[in-house]
Amino acid sequence: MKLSRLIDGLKADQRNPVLEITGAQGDPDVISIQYNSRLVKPQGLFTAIKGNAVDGHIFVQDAVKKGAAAVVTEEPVEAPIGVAVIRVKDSRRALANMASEFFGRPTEKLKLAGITGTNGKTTVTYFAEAMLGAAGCKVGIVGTVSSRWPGHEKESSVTTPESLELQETLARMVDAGVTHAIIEVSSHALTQSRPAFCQFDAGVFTNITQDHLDYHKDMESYFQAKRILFDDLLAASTKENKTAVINLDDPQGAVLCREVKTPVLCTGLTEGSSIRSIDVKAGADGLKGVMETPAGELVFESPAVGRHNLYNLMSAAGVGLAFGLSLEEVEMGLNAAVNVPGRLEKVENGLDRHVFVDYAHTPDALENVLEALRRVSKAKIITVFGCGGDRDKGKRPKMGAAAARHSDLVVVTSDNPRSEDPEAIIDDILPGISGEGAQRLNASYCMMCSRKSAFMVEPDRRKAILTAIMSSGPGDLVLIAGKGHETYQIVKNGRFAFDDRVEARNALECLSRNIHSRQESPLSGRYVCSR
Ligand SMILES: CC(=O)N[C@H]1[C@@H](OP(=O)(O)OP(=O)(O)OC[C@H]2O[C@@H](n3ccc(=O)[nH]c3=O)[C@H](O)[C@@H]2O)O[C@H](CO)[C@@H](O)[C@@H]1O[C@H](C)C(=O)N[C@@H](C)C(=O)N[C@H](CCC(=O)O)C(=O)O
Ligand SMILES: Nc1ncnc2c1ncn2[C@@H]1O[C@H](COP(=O)(O)OP(=O)(O)OP(=O)(O)O)[C@@H](O)[C@H]1O
Ligand SMILES: N[C@H](CCC[C@H](N)C(=O)O)C(=O)O
Ligand SMILES: [Mg+2]
Repeated sequence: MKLSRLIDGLKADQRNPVLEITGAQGDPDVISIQYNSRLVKPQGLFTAIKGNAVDGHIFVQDAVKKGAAAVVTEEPVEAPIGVAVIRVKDSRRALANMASEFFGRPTEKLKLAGITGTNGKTTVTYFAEAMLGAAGCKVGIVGTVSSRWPGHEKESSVTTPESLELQETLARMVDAGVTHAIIEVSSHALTQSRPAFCQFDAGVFTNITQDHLDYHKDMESYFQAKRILFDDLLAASTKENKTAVINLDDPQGAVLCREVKTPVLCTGLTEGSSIRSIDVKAGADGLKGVMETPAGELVFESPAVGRHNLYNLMSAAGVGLAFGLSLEEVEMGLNAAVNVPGRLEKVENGLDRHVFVDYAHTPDALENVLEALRRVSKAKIITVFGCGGDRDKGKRPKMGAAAARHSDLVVVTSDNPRSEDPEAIIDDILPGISGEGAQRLNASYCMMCSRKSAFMVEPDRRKAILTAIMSSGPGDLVLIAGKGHETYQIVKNGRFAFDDRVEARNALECLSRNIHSRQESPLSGRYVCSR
């Protein structure tokens, strides 16, 4: 693509003025765009981004050496004549602008929904994907688990990719004949303009509770980041019939319902919600009830467990209606069984243990998922969880408190410690647990015979899962929370293969051998119990 075409696009963005262009000679063909100097190719364009860890401007000379025909910067930089230096106010926004143009403005050719909120985004994408697919749409998804469309799936490394990868993926969807795309839009992404220049038809807000305060600092800034989807992106979208789907039962959602300028479908149990669930029964076999919608009333009977999933179903119904599905298509979609990887995913076994792997990694998620399990089971609940390193420290004791409040036994362990010391993360969790009055057990104690609400510490996640399962009795429930679909663990020395579901299956096999042959537990026989 001619450089002049990218520059024209940049000049057309009044929010991000082009401050200066120097060094240009002629109008070169730009054959690729990069924001990572290591990937620059001859005739490429390098965008220098001031990041959290490093300032990309220091790599401009590297990019030039690799043959960059142009660089986009925020600061004046030295470059040989013939390399165009385009200085802008905000290089990340410029990157999104150029990426959209370079890949042929894919979002103008798709129906597009963006989903934001602390919890529920991934789940809503799966529910809506199934609903739209059953209605005959060809659906593409970008989110935490993967980016995918029929015949293609690629595991994700972040929830919302940088604009360059996002626009490229959306362009590939267009080429593959995708008609409807749904993207999870994280607050980091919104702050960093990753989804800028996407033309949205719908925006969804699930809820906002504590997470990511390491990055956003306070809840107000976190909320302001989420609002960008509605106040900025949806408002600026050129699509007709734009719709915001907003959870009215969430206090900040109620603020959005009042203030968002785009027509709103508000969801909730509150009277006056445009999509409202009534006569709801939440049981072990799922959710049943009636949903009132602007298109009429429907009856739903979904296998999804837990009241939090009722909200996810209403958000998915909102996406369906915003995309113009009929009431019947929405009803059929809501009643389908949808497996969301790592979200209350059951680990089957023949030992009468109810083992679930779930992605709860915030206080609210843990509270919701444990409440759901408590409602449907009178058995003992054993929860295994830890907290991610290099992430919001404030949520650690709160997750501890939520786990202790709803569990008979908590096994505190590691999640992805990243650069942090696993023991130090656990030390941040424990005050929340002991604050709930839980009793600390040492390794030689039979935990399931202890009084209600006990905890123990096992930093090795594999052993923690084994401990929980070996400690369970017939009928008991084991929740392994925090890592869900993840197939790795990130520690100081790198990233290792690790999958809670595989670990749970291995631990169940061990329990089976233990039950059937009375072999000693691999955990030094600590859990021998007469029950
Ligand atoms: C905190 C955060 O958002 N970090 C993201 C951010 O990095 P950054 O802006 O700090 O970039 P940086 O590392 O300082 O580098 C600055 C620039 O120098 C460039 N560089 C660097 C080295 C070099 O040799 N040459 C070079 O050109 C880099 O490519 C970059 O353009 O921009 C990068 C490019 O898009 C992301 O990969 C990176 O995600 C990291 C891996 C990350 O962990 N992100 C998480 C926190 C995240 O984004 N999470 C959200 C929310 C999750 C959820 O709740 O669902 C997500 O959407 O996944
Ligand atoms: N609507 C909801 N309200 C509260 N908690 C929820 C809701 N939906 C799911 N959860 C809980 O949050 C966890 C994460 O759900 P999900 O992956 O759908 O959210 P997400 O917003 O995509 O998260 P992430 O930001 O990490 O990608 C689930 O495993 C469950 O424990
Ligand atoms: N997208 C979230 C995922 C957290 C998952 C949890 N397993 C952790 O590592 O903290 C984040 O990056 O904060
Ligand atoms: Mg997600």
